[in-house]
Amino acid sequence: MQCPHYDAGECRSCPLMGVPYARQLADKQASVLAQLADVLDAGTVVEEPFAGPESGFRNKAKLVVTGSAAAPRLGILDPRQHPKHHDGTGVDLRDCGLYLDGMEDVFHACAAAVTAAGLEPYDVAARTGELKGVIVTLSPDREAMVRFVLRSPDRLDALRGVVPGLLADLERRGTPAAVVSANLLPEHVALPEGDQEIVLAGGPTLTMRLNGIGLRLRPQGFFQTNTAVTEGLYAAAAEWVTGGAGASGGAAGGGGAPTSAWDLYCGVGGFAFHLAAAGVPEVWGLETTAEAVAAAQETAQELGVADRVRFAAGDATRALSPEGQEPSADDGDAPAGLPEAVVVNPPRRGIGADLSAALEASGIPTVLYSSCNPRTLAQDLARMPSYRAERVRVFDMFPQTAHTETLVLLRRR
Ligand SMILES: C[S@@+](CC[C@H](N)C(=O)[O-])C[C@H]1O[C@@H](n2cnc3c(N)ncnc32)[C@H](O)[C@@H]1O
Repeated sequence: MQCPHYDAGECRSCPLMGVPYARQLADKQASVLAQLADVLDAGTVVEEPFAGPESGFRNKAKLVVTGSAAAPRLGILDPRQHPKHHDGTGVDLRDCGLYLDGMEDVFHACAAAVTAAGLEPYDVAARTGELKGVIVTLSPDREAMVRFVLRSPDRLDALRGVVPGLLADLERRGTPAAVVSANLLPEHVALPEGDQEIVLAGGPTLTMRLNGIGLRLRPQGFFQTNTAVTEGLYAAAAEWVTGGAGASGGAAGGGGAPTSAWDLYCGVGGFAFHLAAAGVPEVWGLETTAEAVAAAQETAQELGVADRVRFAAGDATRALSPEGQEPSADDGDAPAGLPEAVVVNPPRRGIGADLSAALEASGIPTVLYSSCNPRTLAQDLARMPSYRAERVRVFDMFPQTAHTETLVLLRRR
């Protein structure tokens, strides 16, 4: 892949830009295997990396808005300036080649709405202006979620006034909006979004259809950014855990589908719903973000599986502790016993010492670990010597960068 912004030095987001893609994959595989060397053995099945397209794969954009209301720039702050003396000049990245086909159209519609509403971009140096960013997600069905990050509610009415025009524009471009919202970020901090979300049209969910399963996503819920590779990841997870048992259960792979599974750090339930579809009768997901839990529960209702695929808001690191997870309004029917399989898919910091130790002591036969950080993955696996790494596969979620997702199937020895 080649990129004019990278060549001009005005965007540094893709450090592997220009490195042949086959080489990127081989290097990532070697790096992951080196980092996991102490926790794999001669019998571990190491699969070839799973790759999707090397460009046009990102389903989500978090764009900083700079420039003016009349001529907004949607992209990033200019990285060529020193952070301490940055004057707030931005680089327009609407044509970034990482985004899915159709997203550039959504960005142009957003820019037109900014101009129509007269929303002045937030000036980082002067601390003036209202619009901090635009966050866009595009579903595989080419429906959009558009979120305007504002400093305050002061210009909310102006934004509200241009929403009908924005909806019509997006419809005309073939990327209709499922959700338009305003997110409030009053603090002067380098964060992409704040806590408060005000839905202005549609929603509150966007449906992300992966492998035929319509996962509901709300504005503040996490979703994997690479749709094609995520489909491969979820399909492999279901296949590995159930031994390819299929919807009717069965004893494939020697073990067959577990009778129950937990999806820890479940987000909107991607792993949970794929396990359920592959024949796991009872699945329970745990996640801290309430909006993600609410979206997962809507998906369960929509799919007619709410009696056997359930979710709660709480801290996954305490899911196996004697006192259990944080109580919440939704977890009245949290499962009583331990499951036969656990999926963990934590942020970069990993599952940490407490959850590793609790899994090690639990007696649970199968753990599937999906990690975006091989370093913390290796640390966590070293804390669980009772489990043997049976299969491992790199999923290249982040082409053009050194980042990668790694899936490891662990069976109790
Ligand atoms: C890498 S994402 C994975 C989400 C989901 N498994 C998926 O495939 O989209 C990690 C998720 O863990 C959640 N999270 C972070 N810390 C957590 C904790 N201590 N307990 C439960 N969930 C947590 C985040 O909100 C986020 O949704």
